[in-house]
Amino acid sequence: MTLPSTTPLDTPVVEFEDVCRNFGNHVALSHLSFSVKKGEIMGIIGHSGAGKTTLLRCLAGLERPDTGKVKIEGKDIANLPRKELLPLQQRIGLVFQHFNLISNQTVLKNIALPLKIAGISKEKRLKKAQELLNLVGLPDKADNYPAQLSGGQKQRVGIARALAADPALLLCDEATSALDPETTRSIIDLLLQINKQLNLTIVLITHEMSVIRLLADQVIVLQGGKIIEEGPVTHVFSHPKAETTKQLLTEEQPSLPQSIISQLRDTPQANDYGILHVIMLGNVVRKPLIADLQKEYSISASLLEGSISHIRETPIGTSFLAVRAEDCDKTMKALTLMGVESVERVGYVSF
Ligand SMILES: Nc1ncnc2c1ncn2[C@@H]1O[C@H](COP(=O)(O)OP(=O)(O)OP(=O)(O)O)[C@@H](O)[C@H]1O
Repeated sequence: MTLPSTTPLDTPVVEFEDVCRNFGNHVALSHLSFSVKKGEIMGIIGHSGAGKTTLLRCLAGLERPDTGKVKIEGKDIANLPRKELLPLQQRIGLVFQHFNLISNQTVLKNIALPLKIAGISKEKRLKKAQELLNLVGLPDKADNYPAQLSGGQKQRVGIARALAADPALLLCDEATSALDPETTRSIIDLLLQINKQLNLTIVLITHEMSVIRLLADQVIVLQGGKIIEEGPVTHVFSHPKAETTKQLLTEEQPSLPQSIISQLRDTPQANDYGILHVIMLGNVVRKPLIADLQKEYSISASLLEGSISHIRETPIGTSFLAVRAEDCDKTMKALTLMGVESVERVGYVSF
């Protein structure tokens, strides 16, 4: 069931325009403006109390902002009477942290429920529900009840149900937070597959940077109801500016051992080593940088700490190198010429 849409093709699926929401004296959302294009996956992250749930509730039409506009496919849902809101809410599929399945209904009936509410005939809605069950990789679970499924399988059913009314937008509220790491990964892969296959726009809120890293194209970091950082995930993760973003990222990036951090000084003493923090993106990650520094610049560098992770398909390498203090400037220039994303002097230590 696809509702007719007269929206121009380039209209963003979601637009927040100067949205504010207060609870008494408490500011939950403050002058939020952002947009999400068709087919994009937007991740919204922030510590507890940052405003993520309020933002999601405004986006789902469950909460009205005090001021500002919340547009879905160009139509402002923030100021609509309830009757006119309902058809627009059907353009949004919701995926919940705790699945919210109806326990005394079969999997097939759970998935078909939004279509029943929309008045679709039994035959049509059960056929569509089975197609969706196939799409989420559970073709033979139609007659099972939710209690007979694992957490990951329940979330697959939750996703299938959210897709039942052919939504323009899938809203995921901490969709993987109740799952173990392996199941989280399989749900992320499913969401990526659905995004590609259906060109479906997805907005997800989470407190896990690892989910944003694997799933999102764009990220918004919220704090105190304000956007403190935003942009493509590759850029924000490799050049975090706000303290909160750096903090959220440290959970999953390597840092120097405490024994070195406690010794760091700003100016070098005789025989000190300089510590450099190097970030590499894409193919540069695979270059033998330490060997090349030695061969081409006669610089001896030691690797103190390092790791490679991925932002979608893009590898991102983070490492801490030690070089003789007098070689620091030369090493930084050489690494820049070799194409690293950024190199920063952290301080000096003696070994
Ligand atoms: N109905 C409400 N009444 C009063 N204050 C509220 C209400 N809903 C949210 N708040 C406040 O608004 C702020 C933002 O809350 P919100 O739930 O949106 O944050 P969050 O980022 O989703 O947090 P969490 O990750 O803990 O769920 C918080 O300080 C919260 O206490």
